[in-house]
Amino acid sequence: NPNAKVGPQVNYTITGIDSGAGIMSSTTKAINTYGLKKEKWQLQASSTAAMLSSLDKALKYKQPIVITGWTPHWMFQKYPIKFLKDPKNAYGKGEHIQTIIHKGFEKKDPGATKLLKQFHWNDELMSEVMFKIDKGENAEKASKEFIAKHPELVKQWLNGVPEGHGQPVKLVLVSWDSELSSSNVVAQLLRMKGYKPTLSAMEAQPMWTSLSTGSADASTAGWLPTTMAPMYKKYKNNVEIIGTSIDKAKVGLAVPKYMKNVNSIEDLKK
Ligand SMILES: C[SH](C)CC(=O)O
Repeated sequence: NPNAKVGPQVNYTITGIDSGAGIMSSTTKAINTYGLKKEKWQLQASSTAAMLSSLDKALKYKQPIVITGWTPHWMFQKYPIKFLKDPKNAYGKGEHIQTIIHKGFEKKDPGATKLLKQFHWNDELMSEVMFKIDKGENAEKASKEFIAKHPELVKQWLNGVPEGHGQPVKLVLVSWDSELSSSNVVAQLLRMKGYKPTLSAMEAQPMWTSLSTGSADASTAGWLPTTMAPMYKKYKNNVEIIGTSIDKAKVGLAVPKYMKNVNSIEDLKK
């Protein structure tokens, strides 16, 4: 019944992703900021895959659901869902995806750092890789195909980057499709210049810890200034933001479009 109260229809539950993700701390903040706590709204942690399969099922049976959503991601192309307005900016005014290195890395490897600084693209270009990954294609293969298709971009990205002579570059990421895309393209670009990149996928918290201790060199998974603010604040003395790979990203809550009366986070209280 589209006019009934939203809360009871979804058991006052927001379907989230892995508990360490920044979107989860932003959602906890939103539950407080919008007074949803009073009505016992809760955030269910699971994984990106589990959230997407719950979304898929809800849409199949035209059921109501509230999920943690973000772009760039293929969910907004694949599914008829919409972001809820966030008038109190609990999720920030608009995010970027930034490239982070361990504080000492630029000194150790200025060449690889120059490549990382020059890596910049947009939602549309990332989606060429992300959609193939969603269809089950190997991320490295999809990255090689992207690079073969965009020689002009590759020329910009590699402009002035010195040969790597087998220098190792330890990249870390969280396995969101956006980061699988950017990390594999960056790894391929590094290989083209003779560096030896490794990719380690992990939860958001250990990703930041490894960048701060130097057990990792770099990551293209810095969802900032709001989403990963708690982690950046904790480790900012040992890490450095050296660039932005995606200028326009968006993080928030999303619902199926058939939930016609739910267009703002405020509407969850109706
Ligand atoms: C899943 S992306 C919004 C990044 C994050 O939540 O930390």
